[in-house]
Amino acid sequence: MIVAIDGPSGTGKSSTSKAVAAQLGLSYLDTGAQYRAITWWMLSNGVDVADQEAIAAAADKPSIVSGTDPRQPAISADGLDASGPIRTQEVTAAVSAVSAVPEVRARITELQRMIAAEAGGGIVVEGRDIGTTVLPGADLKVFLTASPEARAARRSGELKTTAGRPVTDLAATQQALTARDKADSSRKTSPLKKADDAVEVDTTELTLEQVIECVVTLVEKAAARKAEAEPVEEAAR
Ligand SMILES: Nc1ncnc2c1ncn2[C@@H]1O[C@H](COP(=O)(O)OP(=O)(O)O)[C@@H](O)[C@H]1O
Ligand SMILES: Nc1ccn([C@@H]2O[C@H](COP(=O)(O)OP(=O)(O)O)[C@@H](O)[C@H]2O)c(=O)n1
Repeated sequence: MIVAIDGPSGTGKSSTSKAVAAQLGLSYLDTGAQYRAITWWMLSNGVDVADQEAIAAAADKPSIVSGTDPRQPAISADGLDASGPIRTQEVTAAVSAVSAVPEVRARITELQRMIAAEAGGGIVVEGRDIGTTVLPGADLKVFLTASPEARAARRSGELKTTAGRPVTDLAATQQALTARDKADSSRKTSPLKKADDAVEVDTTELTLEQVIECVVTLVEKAAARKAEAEPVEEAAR
């Protein structure tokens, strides 16, 4: 069972994907964390992230390793734990430029397909281009959306909780989100886009629990469809 969950920032992809995977006993992959980890590695290793050629030349250098346990997501770059540093504003500000470079996308996409192929019991993979490019044959594709106001309020609430005090105002958070959405949706290689066969869920007025319940139901229905289809395929052989 392969589940692809895509959508812009703050729509609830990570929280929903982790909870759905944990509830259904599936593996979990945060592809945004991989793009953030390669960005962090470049920033830490003197690669000029304003220079596309420099990014392309360095794309193959770091070893990026992702854990796939939804209860303990892990990410490292060259053996160093990247889970803290990838959430800094410095990385957030640079990640769209790094992830737009085709050599970076080719490298990370190959890694994602390997991880999905190795996840025996099934996997929930979340990102921007999973349903369209990375795993177009996924058994279920979900595209999460929410109003820019709701997304900014969620992100801003998160920043305050993490630091214990407000680090950015709501308007600045919304502006940064909108800029990242624009960059991610307009890049040439594999832009953020709903797959034609994805189920769109607008989470603006839903609680996180309601979104999780909705996606669990969608996964169960997709699993039932798959189970029904497989004996027919077997018989046809
Ligand atoms: N439906 C929802 N209602 C309210 N808050 C939510 C909802 N979904 C997610 N959140 C909160 O919003 C923040 C961003 O969610 P996250 O799952 O990280 O989104 P994404 O991965 O799409 O960027 C988190 O703090 C999360 O708890
Ligand atoms: N499949 C993916 C996932 C993330 N990304 C890039 O990585 C960035 C960070 O992704 P993320 O999922 O951690 O972002 P948030 O939604 O958590 O803010 C995005 O803004 C994209 O630029 C991508 O290009 N393709």
